[in-house]
Amino acid sequence: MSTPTTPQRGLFLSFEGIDGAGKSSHIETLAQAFTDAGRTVTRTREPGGTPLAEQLRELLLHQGMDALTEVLLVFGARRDHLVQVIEPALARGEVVLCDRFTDATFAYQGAGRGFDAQVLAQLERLVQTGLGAQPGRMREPDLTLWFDVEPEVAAARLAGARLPDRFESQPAQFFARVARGYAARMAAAPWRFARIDGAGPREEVAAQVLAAVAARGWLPAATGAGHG
Ligand SMILES: Nc1ncnc2c1ncn2[C@@H]1O[C@H](COP(=O)(O)OP(=O)(O)O)[C@@H](O)[C@H]1O
Ligand SMILES: Cc1cn([C@H]2C[C@H](O)[C@@H](COP(=O)(O)OP(=O)(O)O)O2)c(=O)[nH]c1=O
Repeated sequence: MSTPTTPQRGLFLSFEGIDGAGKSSHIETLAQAFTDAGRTVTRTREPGGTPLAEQLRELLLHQGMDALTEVLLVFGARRDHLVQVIEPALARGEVVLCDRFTDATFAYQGAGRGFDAQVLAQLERLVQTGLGAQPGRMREPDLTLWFDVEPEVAAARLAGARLPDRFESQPAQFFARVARGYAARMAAAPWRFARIDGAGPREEVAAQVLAAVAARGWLPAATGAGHG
């Protein structure tokens, strides 16, 4: 008689930090480690992740608009992404690795642009509930990897690497505020965050990422060997 296998619990991990912090570079490392551990990985990003949300991303990154319009488009894209991609993947027991999520809204629109954080919190609750098997629960990442680097380091990495969009072309003071916004989000919910010191060489940063996930029992500790 065969024993039914217990479906694995879905895991939702977000990657955060100012532009140029190194998030995108390390999503691949973690995706590979989870795949090696036998998990199915969905890699996605915000704004974006669905055809509709990718269209909204284009507007957000390249079209001028007022602050409330920007916030509503960010959350509109997020709702579509949750409904179409994130919740179904979690229901299948997959690992969802998302390049940015709602902490970016608090950091960029809230701390960066000065948008009212209480309104953001109301929208967060509205948009991230009524989903999946537990509609009363607000969907949040199980873990947020916050890549903390000095704005000067991030700016130096980005210089010449790509054409700046509406956010990347902001002055250094904007990114200093965004970084403080991330620090405040971590201080308010430290159990959900792992702070990654993103200033060092790639291998060191990758090792911190893998260790943070292994510390939660989601990867074997030895999986870090050979990746980076
Ligand atoms: N630890 C690192 N040291 C030096 N350069 C890095 C490091 N991590 C990433 N980079 C480079 O910095 C730039 C920004 O990295 P990226 O992963 O795109 O950042 P983000 O996704 O956070 O904006 C890229 O050119 C990348 O190759
Ligand atoms: C998710 C999100 C992103 N953003 C901004 C931050 C980034 O500058 C930009 C796009 O993010 P990102 O995907 O990190 O850009 P890139 O592909 O160039 O690395 O969107 C917000 O302002 N608010 C949000 O809620």
